[in-house]
Amino acid sequence: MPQAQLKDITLNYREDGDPNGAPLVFINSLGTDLSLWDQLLPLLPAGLRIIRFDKRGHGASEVTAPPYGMGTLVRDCEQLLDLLNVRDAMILGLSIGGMIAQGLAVKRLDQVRALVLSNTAAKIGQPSMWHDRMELARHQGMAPLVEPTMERWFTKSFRNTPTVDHWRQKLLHTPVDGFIGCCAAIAGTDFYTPTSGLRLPTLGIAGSDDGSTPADLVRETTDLIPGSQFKLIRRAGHIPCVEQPEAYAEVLNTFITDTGHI
Ligand SMILES: O=C(O)CCC(=O)CC(=O)O
Repeated sequence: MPQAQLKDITLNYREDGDPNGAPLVFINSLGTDLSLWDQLLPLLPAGLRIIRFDKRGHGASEVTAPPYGMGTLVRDCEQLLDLLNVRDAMILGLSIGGMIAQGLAVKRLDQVRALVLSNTAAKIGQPSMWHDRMELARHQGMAPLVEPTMERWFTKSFRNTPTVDHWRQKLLHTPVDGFIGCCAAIAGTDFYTPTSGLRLPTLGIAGSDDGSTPADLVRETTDLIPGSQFKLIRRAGHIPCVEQPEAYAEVLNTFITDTGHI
């Protein structure tokens, strides 16, 4: 897969679809990589230029020393999109990816035409919770974090499937520095005020059983942006694009059509 050499980091990315199509950019969650969207992509309409990447410290991107600031993660995305000559994109970010998407929209509205805020919020959890997770990873590695995380990410009946095994392995093999770096970025982020100032087409997506960013939290953030829409995916946890890809594609495709993105 191509590697983008940015000012201070090399990021792994991938493009699919129509190179001249309307850009749709995916930003992954914590402890995952760009394969997060593999099941969704075949369900999307033709005519999209689809861009996805591994954020700093994740997947096949470079791992730098923690902590990371949210501003750094936003800048990485901004520089990647500049390198790829992307303007007027629909940006879909899941969880920390949705925080990066909010930050990018505040900073570079020329790059962002519409936002999809999936399983995310302006502020996620309390800093003490993130610091506890960072300490655990620092001292014991990723292993003790895996099962509690799967319980927040996926519904009980889905948890013993091979699909979830794939995501268990991804989290287990996430570089500790990358995980800690991104936890620090989340811990230090409160986008309530800047996100409240955004004026652009926005869709919030939540999972009915999300143990990380509960539906009410996602709705609260989505409601900060006037005119936004909110959709709930039933029988899904924190990663509905994996657990309910058809339902996820349905709400996303309707938004793509409603906004005239293609
Ligand atoms: O692992 C968790 O439950 C926290 C997830 C989170 O809020 C950040 C993310 O998924 O990007």
